[in-house]
Amino acid sequence: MSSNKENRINKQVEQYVSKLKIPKQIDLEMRHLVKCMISHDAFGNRNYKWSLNDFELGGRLGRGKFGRVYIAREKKTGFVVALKTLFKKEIVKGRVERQTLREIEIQSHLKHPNILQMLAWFHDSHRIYLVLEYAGKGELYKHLKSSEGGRFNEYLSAKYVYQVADALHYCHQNNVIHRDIKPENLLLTITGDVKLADFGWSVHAPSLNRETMCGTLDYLPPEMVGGQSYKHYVDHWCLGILCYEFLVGNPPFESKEQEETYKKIKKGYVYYPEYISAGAKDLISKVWLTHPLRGWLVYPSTNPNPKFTFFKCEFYFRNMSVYNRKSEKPDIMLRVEIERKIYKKHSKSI
Ligand SMILES: Nc1ncnc2c1ncn2[C@@H]1O[C@H](COP(=O)(O)OP(=O)(O)OP(=O)(O)O)[C@@H](O)[C@H]1O
Repeated sequence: MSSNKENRINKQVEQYVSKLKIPKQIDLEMRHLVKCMISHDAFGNRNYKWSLNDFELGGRLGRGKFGRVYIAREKKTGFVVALKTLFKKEIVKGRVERQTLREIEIQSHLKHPNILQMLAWFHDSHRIYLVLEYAGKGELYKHLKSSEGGRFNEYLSAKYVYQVADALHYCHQNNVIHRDIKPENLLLTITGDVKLADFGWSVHAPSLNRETMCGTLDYLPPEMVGGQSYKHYVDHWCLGILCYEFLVGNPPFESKEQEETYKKIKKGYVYYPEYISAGAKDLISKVWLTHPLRGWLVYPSTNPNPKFTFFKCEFYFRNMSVYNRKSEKPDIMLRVEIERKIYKKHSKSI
């Protein structure tokens, strides 16, 4: 490498590193990694053609419907990633071509600390390869099932719900609705932080109301069950279900028969076990409160002076509902307002 190029790279490394808060113990390693990254031909080059030759493949992390996921290392930088391979034949057979393209398109554009980042993607004649951020502790669902009583304590639930809410807030600001929030679609990093994954059902919907029924039975919101159109509020509904499942161990409307689940969702009856604290009930009901069809489902706020383990979430949701109200009025309110205006105008002209 010429000394000019070397100097330029060293300068870039300093600039890059100065923005990060790197613990002293790993300072040298991080500088080395950043230097390798900056020297890589793909750095700042969107047209770089990634291929399987760029990666060393390790063990299998898991298996999905259409392919497998491996731990892998990018050869030049040593950067560890998860490489998801999808078989083209299987995708065509399962008629999910559009869904797969959408997943790639949406996930590769989202950048948020609690969203699993798609770093790159490429394909060969048989397979599509997704280069994903590695989430060292795997599926959150497994942790839920193996924890005491099959549920999380309030502290952990609050932390996870807050992180998912933050990721969803970012998605909604970017007009993306996830539509399949559940513990199986959340991964955990080595530091125990949530990464929202699996954007297979997600949609980029700048203004349209949506009608496709999708997601997972126990998490379906009432407007989907009723075949009505819906908006990003469906993710809020699922967040309420998620919070309940974290605390109780299973979703609130779960039943043996599908029809029974539908009925329960439509009725909106929720049973809270005794060990659920008033603060937690309050929070779950507030999540539902931001869901326009479910104002009446609100559990009465029993806690006049709440001591919040859920404080962060609570604060977050307060902001979230303000955001909703500012940016978008629920349809019914809008209609009432329009009708009032029409009536006023009409009565003047009489
Ligand atoms: N980025 C990742 N980091 C660590 N493990 C992962 C990562 N992505 C996937 N895995 C593991 O691989 C498994 C399979 O993941 P994949 O996304 O292919 O399938 P899935 O979402 O479980 O199923 P489906 O095919 O229905 O989407 C996951 O359950 C998880 O354990």
